[in-house]
Amino acid sequence: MAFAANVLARSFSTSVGRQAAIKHVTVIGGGLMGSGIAQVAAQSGHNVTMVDVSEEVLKKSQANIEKSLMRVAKKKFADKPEEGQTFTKEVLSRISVNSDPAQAAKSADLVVEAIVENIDIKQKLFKTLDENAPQHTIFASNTSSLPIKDIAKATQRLDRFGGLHFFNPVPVMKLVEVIRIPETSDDTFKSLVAFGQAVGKTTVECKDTPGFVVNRLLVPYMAEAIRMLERGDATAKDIDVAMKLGAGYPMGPFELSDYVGLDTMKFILDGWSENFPDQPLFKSSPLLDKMVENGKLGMKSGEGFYTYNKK
Ligand SMILES: C[C@H](O)CC(=O)SCCNC(=O)CCNC(=O)[C@H](O)C(C)(C)COP(=O)(O)OP(=O)(O)OC[C@H]1O[C@@H](n2cnc3c(N)ncnc32)[C@H](O)[C@@H]1OP(=O)(O)O
Ligand SMILES: NC(=O)c1ccc[n+]([C@@H]2O[C@H](COP(=O)([O-])OP(=O)(O)OC[C@H]3O[C@@H](n4cnc5c(N)ncnc54)[C@H](O)[C@@H]3O)[C@@H](O)[C@H]2O)c1
Repeated sequence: MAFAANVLARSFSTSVGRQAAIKHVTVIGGGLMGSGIAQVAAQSGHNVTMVDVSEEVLKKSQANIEKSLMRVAKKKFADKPEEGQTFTKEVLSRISVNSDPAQAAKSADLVVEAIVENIDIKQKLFKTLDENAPQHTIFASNTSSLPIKDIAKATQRLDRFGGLHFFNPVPVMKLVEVIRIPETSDDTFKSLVAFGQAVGKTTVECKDTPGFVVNRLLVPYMAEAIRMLERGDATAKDIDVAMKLGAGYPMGPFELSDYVGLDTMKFILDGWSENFPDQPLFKSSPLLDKMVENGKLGMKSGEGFYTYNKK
């Protein structure tokens, strides 16, 4: 049965054309990750449509992208500030915004989804996208923790579906994990790898396992740090200092949790705990649950384990 589906998927992929060039990218979700993905895609010459349900988020994202581009330009054109300004303007002009995913899918060669980490919401979105995107359009999810196969099953294009997992902050972090499900065609996989490289990242191939490579190691470490704090073994500040100076990490686990978003951390751990109840490494914690319940989501809300100036 699985073999037959695979053969069908491959022949279909061949019939709609081999490894079509990706020129227009639609990014769904204009939050932390979506805005970063939109930025690097536009920086590397792609035309980009960034979609969010919230007009307010889209405005904020555009402003954040501009700020980030100015940081890039300052380095790239250190001796030629006017060229830096032109670069920033040109990149921004390649990004348009939209609040209707169905409409934005119509012009896409590739859709990268970076919305909230919730399987029902992602499936609902992909069903709509599938009904509206052209045949050749490839779909990818930036999910941190959900199985790509579960998201993909909302669509009729399993052969043109995969995972593209970027890291925060996207303009700086050099890795993209490329995830394939058994039905992902070779052409689709190659196109996803080529896109990851075109936006300037190093790619690694991952199986569709919980957390792929990075998060399978990183998230249990961050969760254990929170449990360490709960046990009263050390303060958040001291744990952060210890991991930065003792293990050479650029951020401690609490700084990083605030940076990733405590809601995202909780979505990841809750999902894994539900699917793997016997795995102690995947347990959420009462402290994390309470902070999220009280709207302490980390840097994005102005408060998490630390407090921040709200932008
Ligand atoms: C959970 C998910 O599924 C997966 C994840 O994403 S897990 C999270 C992965 N991310 C990490 O682990 C991040 C760890 N932290 C870091 O690497 C660093 O602390 C950091 C890059 C965020 C900031 O670095 P730091 O040296 O403290 O700050 P800063 O000096 O402001 O920035 C370093 C450089 O990056 C640039 N930079 C930082 N943020 C930027 C942004 N948003 N846009 C453009 N450039 C940026 C700065 O301009 C600077 O460039 P320079 O060194 O050439 O001058
Ligand atoms: N935060 C991280 O460090 C990180 C890193 C890698 C991957 N991820 C993954 O990327 C995805 C997005 O995470 P984030 O941190 O950018 O979250 P975020 O909360 O910053 O942004 C999510 C955005 O999606 C929008 N949204 C929600 N439902 C939508 C819909 N149906 N259509 C269009 N927009 C919708 C929200 O308005 C919000 O702006 C998640 O799957 C997350 O697990 C996060």
